[in-house]
Amino acid sequence: MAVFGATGSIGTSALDVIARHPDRLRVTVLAAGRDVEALLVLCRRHRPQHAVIADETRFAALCDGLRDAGLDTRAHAGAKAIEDLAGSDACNTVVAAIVGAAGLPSTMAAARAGKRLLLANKESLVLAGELLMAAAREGGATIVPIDSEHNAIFQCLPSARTQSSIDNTLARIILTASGGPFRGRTRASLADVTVEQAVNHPKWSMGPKISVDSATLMNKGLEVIEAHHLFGLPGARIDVLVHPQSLVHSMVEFIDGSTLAQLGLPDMRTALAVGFGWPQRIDSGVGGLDLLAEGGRLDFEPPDLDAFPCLRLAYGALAAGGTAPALLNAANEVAVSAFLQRRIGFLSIPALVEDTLAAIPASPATSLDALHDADAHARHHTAQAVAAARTPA
Ligand SMILES: NC(=O)C1=CN([C@@H]2O[C@H](COP(=O)(O)OP(=O)(O)OC[C@H]3O[C@@H](n4cnc5c(N)ncnc54)[C@H](OP(=O)(O)O)[C@@H]3O)[C@@H](O)[C@H]2O)C=CC1
Ligand SMILES: CC(=O)[C@@H](O)[C@H](O)COP(=O)(O)O
Ligand SMILES: [Mn+2]
Repeated sequence: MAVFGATGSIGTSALDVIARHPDRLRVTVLAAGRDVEALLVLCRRHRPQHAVIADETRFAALCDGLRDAGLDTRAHAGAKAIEDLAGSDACNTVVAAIVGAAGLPSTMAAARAGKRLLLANKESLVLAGELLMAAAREGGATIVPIDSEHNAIFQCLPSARTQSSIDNTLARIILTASGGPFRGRTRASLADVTVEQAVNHPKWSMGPKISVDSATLMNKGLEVIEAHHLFGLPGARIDVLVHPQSLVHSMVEFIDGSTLAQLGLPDMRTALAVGFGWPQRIDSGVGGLDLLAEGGRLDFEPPDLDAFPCLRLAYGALAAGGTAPALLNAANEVAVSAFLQRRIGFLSIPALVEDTLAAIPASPATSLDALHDADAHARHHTAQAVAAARTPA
């Protein structure tokens, strides 16, 4: 199996689950963005056939490190190498855990090549959901959603289905949201929050980008769009409920009034074990849920769209269709990156996304080229707005 984004939060959890099953799971490809040292640690532990570093300036360091470790792992560099390996015979399962739109080419290649695709990289579905789902259908790929909410829904649906076989017995999906570190705060009180506060998620240990997305509720907005593509429901039948305990990972309501939910401790190894083992259940290393030990209560409340307008913007982009979700995603990636670099404040994230959506009209998303153009246009527009916001008058 291939683990792309191996050095990140999801990648590390995936490798933990794989290591528990040496009899049935074997790492053949590992890929990271820039962190050669962390990638080399993983190569020494898992001895893959191939290791890829996306940043080509680090290729020599990867080669040197593999040689010094006495490994016969073949070194590669660049985004194209990851894409090529995703579609190659070097793997039959791909863990898509690169963060952001950078994950799209390898995810698409795995879908086209008919792999089992453990899809954590939600941005690729937001950016190119229709094309990605079509590629998976045509290529014969099995997509197992790894995002905890979508994995929960996958488990609750009859025969664990994604879009290809959804029938009309599904009434709606209820995505749960923790509410993030700023749950209960007013919009005005969020003006001066720090990066440290924003990435301090109350329940999940995750990478910085998704942690900020959780704090703005853009994460839930991206997940609404993700659910639309995976399960084939319109935005009007995908609801969001804030559930601060993060024990109910999402719910599915059927037309007969039944609601099914999946519960568990907030640890992504459960979702990953579902992905690796399905339709069998395998050990994930995560213990069972003791509801009394967890406080003995499950609370729910509506999301506050005034304090957290990103969720509203995402519903709007889904309704607008075409390239609008790609514009939303690109603007958000640039704005979150600027926030993490302390170039803009927290409230500038939704403001920049809204400004970009207002400035660039959505067009039909007929091809990957059209989506790439929209993505590039939105990144340029948002980056200019970031720069202008920092230019003294
Ligand atoms: N963490 C979680 O619990 C969850 C995450 N997800 C989704 O999973 C994805 C990964 O999230 P997470 O693990 O938290 O993120 P992290 O920031 O922890 O890890 C990101 C990984 O992507 C690699 N990477 C970054 N840029 C590139 C690039 N251009 N080319 C190749 N690799 C790259 C990084 O490599 P390097 O270390 O070298 O920089 C790292 O391995 C995201 O899409 C996120 O939304 C979904 C649900 C839950
Ligand atoms: C673990 C996972 O799936 C994350 O996407 C999580 O949902 C983030 O928590 P929020 O509910 O705060 O966005
Ligand atoms: Mn999630």
